[in-house]
Amino acid sequence: MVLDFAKMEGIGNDFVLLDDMDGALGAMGYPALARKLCDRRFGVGADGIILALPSDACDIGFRIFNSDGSEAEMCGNGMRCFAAFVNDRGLLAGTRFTVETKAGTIVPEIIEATRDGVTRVCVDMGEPVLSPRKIPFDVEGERAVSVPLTADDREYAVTAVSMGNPHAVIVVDRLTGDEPTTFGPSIETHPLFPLKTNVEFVEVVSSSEVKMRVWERGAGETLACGTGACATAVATNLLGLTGREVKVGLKGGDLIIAWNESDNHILKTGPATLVFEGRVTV
Ligand SMILES: N[C@H](CCC[C@H](N)C(=O)O)C(=O)O
Repeated sequence: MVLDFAKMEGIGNDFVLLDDMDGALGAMGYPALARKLCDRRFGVGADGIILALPSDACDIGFRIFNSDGSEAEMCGNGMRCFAAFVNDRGLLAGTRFTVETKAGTIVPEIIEATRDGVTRVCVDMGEPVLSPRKIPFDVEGERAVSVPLTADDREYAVTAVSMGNPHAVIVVDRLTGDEPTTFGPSIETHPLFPLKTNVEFVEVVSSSEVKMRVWERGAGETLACGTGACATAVATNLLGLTGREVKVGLKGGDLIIAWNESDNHILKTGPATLVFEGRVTV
């Protein structure tokens, strides 16, 4: 089968986007398709694949599969790319729409579409989930703020937040940049996270700015993680280190995260860029 795709990136977190509104690709098995298309030697190369699907509950449906084939509930950088893809392909009219995801209804709005293929998108990411039981993170209590966790004989202070997908946020004095690959894998697969977890290492610059490096569940170190940036902003606020609006500096670029006091929703604003369009045989 020859597939028509768009290769897109959101501050360096890259994805293959596919229109599966007719459901033809589902029959192939999305996990195997993700592993094949994400391979940077034998495929297109990406951190994940994202599918546009029909939805009864929302204007359109969204599924994301990591490069290892595992499915995630949501993807923040991917949602910006998805909004631009849906708009470019004319799958929906308008610049603000509701998207059905495994993390619930997400609402992206296109702020500006420039001529050089860059689209600026603001996404209402919904509410953060702090209950360990719902993250899931197998510890007691209503919230998991600075919880001791030992992995590979090292102890960490983990603040866990879900944006539909799980995140373990760890504040360090100063980022060396090696943290994700050195410490990420053993935390990602720690038994206290029964569905595994994304892992964020954070250096606080000021009460309105942090730096973050990420080891992603199912994808390894990536240049950026949108849901991780949201989880980071929530975690550093809960720790009393930042306010409710934070610039999160990632390897691939910056995201502006606002955690609204009025409705508890998180707004994430950033770019989505079309790198190229193509056809691939699978
Ligand atoms: N690896 C993540 C999914 C992609 C999330 C990330 N790329 C983002 O921008 O939010 C997980 O398994 O939960």
